[in-house]
Amino acid sequence: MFPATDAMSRLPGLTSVSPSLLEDIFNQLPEAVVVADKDRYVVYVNPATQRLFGYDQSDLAGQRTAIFYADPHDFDDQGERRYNPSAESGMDNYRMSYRCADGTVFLAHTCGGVIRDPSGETCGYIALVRPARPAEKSIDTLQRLHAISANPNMDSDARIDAILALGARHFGLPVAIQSRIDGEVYVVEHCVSPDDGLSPGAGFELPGTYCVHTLKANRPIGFHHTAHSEIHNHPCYLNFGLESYIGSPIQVEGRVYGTLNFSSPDPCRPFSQDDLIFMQLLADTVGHEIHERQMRDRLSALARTDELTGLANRRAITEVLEWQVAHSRRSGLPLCVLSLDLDYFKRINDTWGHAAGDKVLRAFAAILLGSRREVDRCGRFGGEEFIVVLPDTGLSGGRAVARRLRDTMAVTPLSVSDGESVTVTLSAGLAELGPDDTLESLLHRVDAALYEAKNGGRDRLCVAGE
Ligand SMILES: Nc1nc2c(ncn2[C@@H]2O[C@H](COP(=O)(O)OP(=O)(O)OP(=O)(O)O)[C@@H](O)[C@H]2O)c(=O)[nH]1
Repeated sequence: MFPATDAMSRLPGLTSVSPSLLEDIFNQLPEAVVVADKDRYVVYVNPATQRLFGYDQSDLAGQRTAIFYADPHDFDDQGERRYNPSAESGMDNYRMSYRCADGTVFLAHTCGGVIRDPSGETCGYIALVRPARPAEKSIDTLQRLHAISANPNMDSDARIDAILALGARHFGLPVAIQSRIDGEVYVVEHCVSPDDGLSPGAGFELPGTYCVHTLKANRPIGFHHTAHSEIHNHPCYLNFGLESYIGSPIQVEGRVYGTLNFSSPDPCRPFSQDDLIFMQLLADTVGHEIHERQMRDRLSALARTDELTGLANRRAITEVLEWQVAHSRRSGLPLCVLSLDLDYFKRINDTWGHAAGDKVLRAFAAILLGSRREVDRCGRFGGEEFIVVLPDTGLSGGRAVARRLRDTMAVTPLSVSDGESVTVTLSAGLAELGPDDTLESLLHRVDAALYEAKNGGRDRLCVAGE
């Protein structure tokens, strides 16, 4: 670290201006002035910088300007945009989040850019930093929040991740979590943590988290220095050493879904009423995103489910088959497909009515679901035709499944009206994926086997190619 005059003389581009005059100006300026060399090492800071960031000259000796940034990505990003020898513009105005020596983060207006010598060569960089007023900081964060919510290229999960990063930046607290509460268990759904020490899916006992207080209060709350608070014996402090925390319940459709919270192993400044209001706003926005995600998931499940039986519909079971065919090709494991069709089903409709036919279809779907392995997938292909996908299964396994189903059907009366039941027989076609099969040819062979079973008198299994 050098006095301004020395520092300036190290930057040949400034020799035409009296360095001592510059030093006088910089010493008087209320804005922080940081001068860096071409490699972004700090060569000069004025007294306002030392006051604003809380560093002594000696702390900054040999440091790159990265020391000032709240987010290391911003240092890299600014290097690409402005602080590089080929940067086009001279001085530029922008807003940036910075970190002080004590860890507190603040938003500031910055005017900075490249210093060039008379020949136009870059010899260093300069930045003037003025902290934004609290209201400006809130407006900046609100603008960013709006940009996230309105971004059509992000899905709900990407938006929640971006909101976590935004909140962590706003509060200056590096750990951000969106949790779901399952009874007494706190499950991490989304998180940001500096050392990647936390990942989605991690579970904790709710009483061991600060969020238990947030949920009890049912509103945003914060602790800025746990060691000096009445909860210094809290298991979360004892286990994780988190000194500061701000969190809020997340409501989805009027019910508590989980929590949004930000925390740090370092103490921070006391939280203001505005912080708590802002916390609520973030939690409400996340709640809205979770609701969106749930609606999207419900819609997609509906689009893939057969309404009558609850089984996968034709589209969904075809997707399963596509995936399983590709998987079987890669793994070399066998794959069988079983096609099932209720015999003389039309008679049930004709005799007891369509509603009775529906009942029989639902009862058969329940039998199918009850008799499959965890990995097998069943679907209704249409009408009274059903498909069972049997991964990792050859023809003998497929035969066994068909036999079991036909045996169950033979001894299971299905109710068609009050006091009346029928037993229904099954025709079945079975095919194993062959080396030359495509999905279409496999389905075609299963279909032909089923047709053969029907033509051969029903109540039987026919295997493709036999
Ligand atoms: N209740 C009900 N009936 C359906 C549904 N979908 C298709 N069907 C009826 O299923 C019957 C199928 O008749 P067919 O194709 O002649 O078959 P089948 O009577 O079972 O005769 P085989 O298959 O040759 O043994 C038709 O009467 C369709 O109207 C449904 O969702 N609910």
